[in-house]
Amino acid sequence: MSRLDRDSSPNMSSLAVPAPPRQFPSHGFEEIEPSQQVEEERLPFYKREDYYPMRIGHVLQSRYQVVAKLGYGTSSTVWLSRDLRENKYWVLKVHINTLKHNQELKVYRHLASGNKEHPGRDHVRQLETSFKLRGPHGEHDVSVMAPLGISLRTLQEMQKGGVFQKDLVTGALSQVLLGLNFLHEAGVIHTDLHSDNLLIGIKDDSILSTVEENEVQKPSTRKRIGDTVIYVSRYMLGGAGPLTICDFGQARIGNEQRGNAMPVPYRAPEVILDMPWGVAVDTWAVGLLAWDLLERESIFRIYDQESEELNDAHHLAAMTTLLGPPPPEFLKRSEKTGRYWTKDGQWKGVVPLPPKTELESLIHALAGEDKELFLNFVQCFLSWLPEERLATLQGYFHHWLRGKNT
Ligand SMILES: Nc1ncnc2c1ncn2[C@@H]1O[C@H](COP(=O)(O)OP(=O)(O)OP(=O)(O)O)[C@@H](O)[C@H]1O
Repeated sequence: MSRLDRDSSPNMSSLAVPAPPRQFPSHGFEEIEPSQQVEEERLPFYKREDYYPMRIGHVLQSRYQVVAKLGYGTSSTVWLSRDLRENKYWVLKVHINTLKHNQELKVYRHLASGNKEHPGRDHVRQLETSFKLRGPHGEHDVSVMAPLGISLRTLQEMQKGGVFQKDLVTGALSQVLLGLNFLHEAGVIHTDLHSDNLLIGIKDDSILSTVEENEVQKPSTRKRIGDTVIYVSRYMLGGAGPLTICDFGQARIGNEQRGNAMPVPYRAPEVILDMPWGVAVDTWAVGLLAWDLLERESIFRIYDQESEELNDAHHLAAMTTLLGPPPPEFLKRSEKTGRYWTKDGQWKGVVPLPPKTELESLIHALAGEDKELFLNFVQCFLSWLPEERLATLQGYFHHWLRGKNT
């Protein structure tokens, strides 16, 4: 191939000389009023100095040109970048500068030595590399990762009625269980499993250059505040590739853990009651995830925004009503259980028990045998005793996911 061919071909897998960075428009976009809060600014603990003031068009490491904003979180902003050396796209997760200890990077490094042949590996976000970026208020870790599409939560919000069809749910859960099996075998507990942290892989890479082109043709809406520009993120709809478990910021390494964890409505009973906990907190979350993908109303919710103590009491009362009283074996595992139940499992009345309800009566999405299998699937994950919950592979082979002939 002649040099001319090489320079004019955008699909070359490797370029010896980096491509020149592209100019992005400096006008022609909608500007949001400075008084209006946008994206990460709306997060409860947002501080502008913590986030790197990224600009579309910036080149990092003389290599990654930022071409669009894809998302944000409590600890990062996330950008699509074009690799000027390799002519491919990478996602840059730019962490806030106040992370004393970057748990997500620690977990990625630990997972790098995990089983390379495991089929669940494709369902867990991988780290390509990382580097540090100096900002005006400190240093930011940057994780370089393969681009993924929208989250399962965003896709769910796009569905009629806000819930998925059964086949999509069983397919999604199969992939999540394989991914979790890979994590658990590697000694990692995710602790933050919900549909926002499940991103849908991209099948068609052409979406990436389309996103870049769109940023040139119709630059994204933004807000200017001092020297910082806050952009509105773009969606990437690139077909249904593998469902991928993301966000290891709360993940733990090691099979026996203690202390608070998990998003409040997803908390497993052993976490609420200060017992030692392990991988089964993730499988508790699988039961709730399955429910939330199919049903409009969650099983558990936040009951009291003001008082953690009252919220815990309502949460445990709801569990008692739906699952029945906890077994004596469970009650023995923490002194805290004595606040809520007598030794033989009678509710003490800290807050009233909700009216007796069968989990089955709350299922509206399915009927007949499908409903029975789904109920059984959920109940196999929502048990008081963590060791009684289905492990990931047992869940993967459950009749509801694999059919009755397995
Ligand atoms: N590899 C990726 N490809 C495309 N978009 C991504 C990718 N990783 C993250 N995103 C987008 O960025 C958002 C934030 O990412 P992530 O959840 O990893 O950040 P975080 O700061 O750890 O968030 P949290 O508030 O959940 O702790 C995601 O919801 C998603 O929209």
